Amino acid sequence: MAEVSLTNISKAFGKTQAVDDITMTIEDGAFVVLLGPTGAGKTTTLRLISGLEKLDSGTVKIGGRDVGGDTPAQRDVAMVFQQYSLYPHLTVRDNLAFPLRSPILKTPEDVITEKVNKIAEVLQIPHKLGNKATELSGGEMQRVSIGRALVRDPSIYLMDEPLSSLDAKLRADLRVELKRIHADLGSTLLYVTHDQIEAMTMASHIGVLEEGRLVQYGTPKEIYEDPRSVYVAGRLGLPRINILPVSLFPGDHKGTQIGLRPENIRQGDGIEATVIRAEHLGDHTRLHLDLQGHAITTLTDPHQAYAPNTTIKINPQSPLYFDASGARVV
Ligand SMILES: Nc1ncnc2c1ncn2[C@@H]1O[C@H](COP(=O)(O)OP(=O)(O)OP(=O)(O)O)[C@@H](O)[C@H]1O
Repeated sequence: MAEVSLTNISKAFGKTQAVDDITMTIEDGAFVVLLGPTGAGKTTTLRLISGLEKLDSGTVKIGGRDVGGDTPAQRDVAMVFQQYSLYPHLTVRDNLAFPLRSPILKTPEDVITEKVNKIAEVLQIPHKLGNKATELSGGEMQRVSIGRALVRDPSIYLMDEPLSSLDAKLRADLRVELKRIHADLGSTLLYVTHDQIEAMTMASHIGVLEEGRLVQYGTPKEIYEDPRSVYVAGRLGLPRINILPVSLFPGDHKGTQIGLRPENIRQGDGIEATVIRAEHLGDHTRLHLDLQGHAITTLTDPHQAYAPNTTIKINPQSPLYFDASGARVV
């Protein structure tokens, strides 16, 4: 496994600046998640590291070595894509063994069998090893795709939304498995997702991308509790952070906008808000409020009933302040 460092990397497609001057170090053994909405440049960043896309400028180093002139095979990265990419005419066993049979690796057959069996166990597909890839469900095919990366011992795993096509239960199981595999192998992993639960639970660090730029890099806790902008604050947290004019709240405040996480709105005293709707979700309730024409969402006691149009009092806790441009005011 190896450290990967990106220095001022950029890539444009015509007029679209897909990746814009990103500098970032993915430490040896780290599990780094790239977060950002569609079009933010996540996939392009992975493709630049793997060598599937050519840099316009900047440097990619893997294990301290500039890989700019290397082919994807020479870079020794294992990539898992959003859509499975299996050899349809091969069995699951042969699909999993394929990377190990590369002439460069020269892996002995008994080692291949052992590794394939182990990874099939992890991915809960040992009974499918004899099937052709075409005889699998979509979820099974994606597990084989992930397995094909995991049988290898590359410098870095690059994963592009590998769990997005799976159902919720399997996604949750594989989230735990990937985290465990990462801890066991001590592998370096760069992982793209839209799913903030994946980001929060698996990442050692999160890089937030906005229009091709890396706008914040930190631990999940830092990104959640100490976001640099409204944009970053909105990337983590469900329901999303409430962003409101600071003038709604009495007292001396900084900036022009206040950011309140749903769990940071206390009830009982403070300013009046009107209940719009309560969503009972079992272990908690989401309460939608109107505050002088602004919508607010907060979390509340699951046992309490809230009738629409009732007035309650709310009080902000641990507010975050932002200026008119959305930058954090410290
Ligand atoms: N081969 C290409 N040709 C032209 N434009 C491209 C190409 N690949 C990516 N782009 C553009 O570059 C920008 C970044 O795309 P990229 O796929 O990296 O985003 P992303 O963050 O991975 O998005 P998603 O979450 O939808 O996968 C987008 O505006 C996209 O349309």
